Amino acid sequence: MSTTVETAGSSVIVAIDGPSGTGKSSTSKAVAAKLGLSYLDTGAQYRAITWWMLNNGVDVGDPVEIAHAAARPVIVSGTDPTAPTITVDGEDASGPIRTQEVTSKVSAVSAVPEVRALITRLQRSIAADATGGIVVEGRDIGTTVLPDADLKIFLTASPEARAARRSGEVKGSDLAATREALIKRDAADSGRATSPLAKADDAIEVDTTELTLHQVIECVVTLVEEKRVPA
Ligand SMILES: Nc1ncnc2c1ncn2[C@@H]1O[C@H](COP(=O)(O)OP(=O)(O)O)[C@@H](O)[C@H]1O
Ligand SMILES: Nc1ccn([C@H]2C[C@H](O)[C@@H](COP(=O)(O)OP(=O)(O)O)O2)c(=O)n1
Repeated sequence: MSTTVETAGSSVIVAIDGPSGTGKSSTSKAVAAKLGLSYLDTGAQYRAITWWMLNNGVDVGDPVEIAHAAARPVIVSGTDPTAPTITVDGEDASGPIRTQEVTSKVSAVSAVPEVRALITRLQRSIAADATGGIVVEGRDIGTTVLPDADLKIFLTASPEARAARRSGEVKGSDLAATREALIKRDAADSGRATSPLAKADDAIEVDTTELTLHQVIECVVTLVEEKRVPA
């Protein structure tokens, strides 16, 4: 099966991967908005399917059950970077997919090959429909979903910086517990057999530990502009 997504004119396909808290979502949304590109949060799709399974009696400890149920929910992602949306069977899922329960189960659900095959197909079709170009963020975009992307970025940051950023988002959260949970999820996402979290060989690595979000956005905007194909 071909994995090439055709683009026309000055469109550009940007893949941004990396572990949690490195700034993928904030950077991708800002870069897409600034350059008039679409935006896709693939983590939100894995969270959405996990949320649906938890709500529909699927035992998320059982990969066989997960695989059987994988095709049942209809997941739709809106790709406007200024107002990204996600629905499951027509219901707005943007709030419930961020709960601690979903966060703690999403690595197990997203490790199941049938889930990845379905979501990967959906992601490729969204990218193919984004004729003006798109920024797609996740864990396996540069390696698996869009290996022919025009630009691949791999964001990193120290676990301490990532935990501080994440716990800054949740009032009263415990920094040490957040750090441990992040490290555990990184290990699960990097260690799974099917398209693990990994840097593509041709990705540009940006360590954001000592950078402000503004600096990261400016860095990626410059890299995209260099790659943009003239109309
Ligand atoms: N370079 C940075 N410096 C400080 N805070 C940042 C930086 N990048 C992102 N953040 C903040 O860290 C949190 C996590 O960022 P996010 O973009 O959601 O990361 P990811 O999508 O990689 O999990 C957000 O609150 C965001 O504003
Ligand atoms: N392309 C992707 C994106 C996310 N996932 C899985 C693995 C991640 O732990 C979860 C949640 O991703 P998400 O980007 O929402 O996580 P963070 O916001 O960075 O904490 O989904 C994946 O397997 N492949």
